[in-house]
Amino acid sequence: MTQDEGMAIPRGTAGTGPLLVVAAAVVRDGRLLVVSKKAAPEIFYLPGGKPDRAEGPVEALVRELDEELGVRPLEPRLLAEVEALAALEGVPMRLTVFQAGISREPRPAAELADLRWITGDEPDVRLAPAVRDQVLPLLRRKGLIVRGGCRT
Ligand SMILES: Nc1nc2c([nH]c(=O)n2[C@H]2C[C@H](O)[C@@H](COP(=O)(O)OP(=O)(O)OP(=O)(O)O)O2)c(=O)[nH]1
Repeated sequence: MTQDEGMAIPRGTAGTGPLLVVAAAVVRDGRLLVVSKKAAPEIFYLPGGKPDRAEGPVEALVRELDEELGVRPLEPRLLAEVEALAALEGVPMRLTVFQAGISREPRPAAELADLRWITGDEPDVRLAPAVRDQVLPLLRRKGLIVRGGCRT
C-alpha cells in the first residue's frame, strides 16, 4: 500500500474537521423540496451532497442536483452555513445551503426513495436535524415557508 492509499481522505472532508455538504433550499408555493435516499428512506433532507475533491460549492451543487433530480439550480445564492450532526453518518457536518430555483420539474434518480414538497408540518416526514432545527425555521422567519403552503 502506498502512503497515499493508506491515508485516503474521505469525500466531504479535508481530512480533519466536519463533513462538508452542500445543498439546495428550493421553495415553491410556500413549500420546501426535500428528498430521501434508498440508503435511508425514512430521513428527508435537502437535495445535495458531498463535494468531490477540489470541487467548489456551487460546482458540487450543480453536479448533485443533476445526478439526483436532473435539474440545474437557477440563481443559487448562499442562504446559510449550518453546523449539525450529519443525518446518515452521525458525525459533525457543515452544511452550506444555497437558495435556488430549479430549471425544470425534478425527475428523481434511482438512488432516491422519495421526493416531497413540505411545509414542515407533515407528521409522516422525518427531517434531518439540520433541516428541521435550522433551515426550515430560517425559511419560516423569512416568510418563504408558510403553514399549509400557498397557492400563488
Ligand atoms: N444533501 C444533504 N445531506 C444532508 C442534509 N442534512 C444532513 O444531515 N445531511 C447529511 C446526510 C448525510 O449524512 C450527508 C450527505 O450524504 P449524501 O448521501 O447526501 O451525500 P452524497 O450524495 O455525496 O452521497 P455519497 O456519494 O456519499 O453516497 O449529510 C441535507 O439537508 N442535505
